[in-house]
Amino acid sequence: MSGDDVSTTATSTGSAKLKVNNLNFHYGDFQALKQISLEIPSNQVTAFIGPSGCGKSTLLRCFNRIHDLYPGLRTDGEILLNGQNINDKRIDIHLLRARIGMVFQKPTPFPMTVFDNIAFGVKLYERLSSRDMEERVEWALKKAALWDEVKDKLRKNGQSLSGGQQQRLCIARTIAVKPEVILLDEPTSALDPISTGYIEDLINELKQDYTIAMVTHNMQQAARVSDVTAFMYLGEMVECGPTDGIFTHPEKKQTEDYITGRYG
Ligand SMILES: Nc1ncnc2c1ncn2[C@@H]1O[C@H](COP(=O)(O)OP(=O)(O)OP(=O)(O)O)[C@@H](O)[C@H]1O
Repeated sequence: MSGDDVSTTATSTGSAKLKVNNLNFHYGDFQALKQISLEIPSNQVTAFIGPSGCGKSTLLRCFNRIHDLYPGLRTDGEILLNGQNINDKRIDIHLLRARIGMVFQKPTPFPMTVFDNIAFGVKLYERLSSRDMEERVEWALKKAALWDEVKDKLRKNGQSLSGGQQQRLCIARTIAVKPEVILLDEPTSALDPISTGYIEDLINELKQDYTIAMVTHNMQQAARVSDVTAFMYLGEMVECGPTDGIFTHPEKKQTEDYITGRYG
C-alpha cells in the first residue's frame, strides 16, 4: 500500500480521485495498455473515447481489478485511489469493488426481484435491519431516477423491466453500496434515445456525489456529459484534458482526426 496521499493533488480540472502512473497491461503476449498515465478528477465525468480495440474497456476494468478473475493477464504500474495503490496485492478486492462499482454495456440485472437486485449487493457489505434495507433500496432507486416507475413492482423480476429500466436498476444496484467511483462501460449503447437521455441526465446528477469514468463510442455523448475526455489509440493515451478543449482545439492530430470522423 502506498503511503502517498494524492487525493488533494490539484489538476487543471479538480482534485484527483484516481491517479494512474505508467500502467501496462498484457493479455498473455499481447500488450493492450502501454505506459498509461492520467488523473481522474473527483466529482467529474471522465469519458474514454477512441477506435475499437484501443484499450478503453481494458483500462476501465483495471480500475476495479476485474481482470483478477482471469488467469494469464498481467498488469504493472500504479493506480492510486485516494493515494492508495489498488494494484497492491494486500488490497481487499471485495472492498475495492464496493468502492469502485461498475455498470456494463448490456443491462445485467440478476434473475431476482427488483428489490433483491439491490439488497443482494448491500448484504455482502452491511448488515441492515429490514426497515433500513427498505430505506436503502428506495434511496438507491430514487438516486437512479427509477423509483416512480418501479415502486409498485418491487417484487417483480428485475429482468421483466424494459432495457432502459434494467440499466437504471443496474446503476441503482451499484449506487446502493455507496461507492466512491462509478465505472460505466458504454452504458447506453443497448438503449433507445429516450432511455439514453434518462441515463445521461442521471450521470449529470450522479457526479455531484460520485466520480464517474465512462467508455463511450458516441462522441456527442462524450461532449454532452463529460467534463474530461481521454482519447486512446492502440493502447496508448494520446491526449486527455477538459472536454471543451479536446473537442474544439485538440493538441494532437490523431485526436483531431478521430473526433472529426477521419478514422475509427
Ligand atoms: N480477453 C482478451 N484476450 C486477449 N485480448 C483481448 C482480450 N480482451 C481484449 N483484448 C484485446 O485488447 C485490445 C483492447 O481491447 P478493449 O476491449 O479494451 O478495447 P476497446 O477500446 O474497449 O474496444 P471497443 O470499443 O471495441 O469495445 C484489443 O486489441 C482486444 O482484441
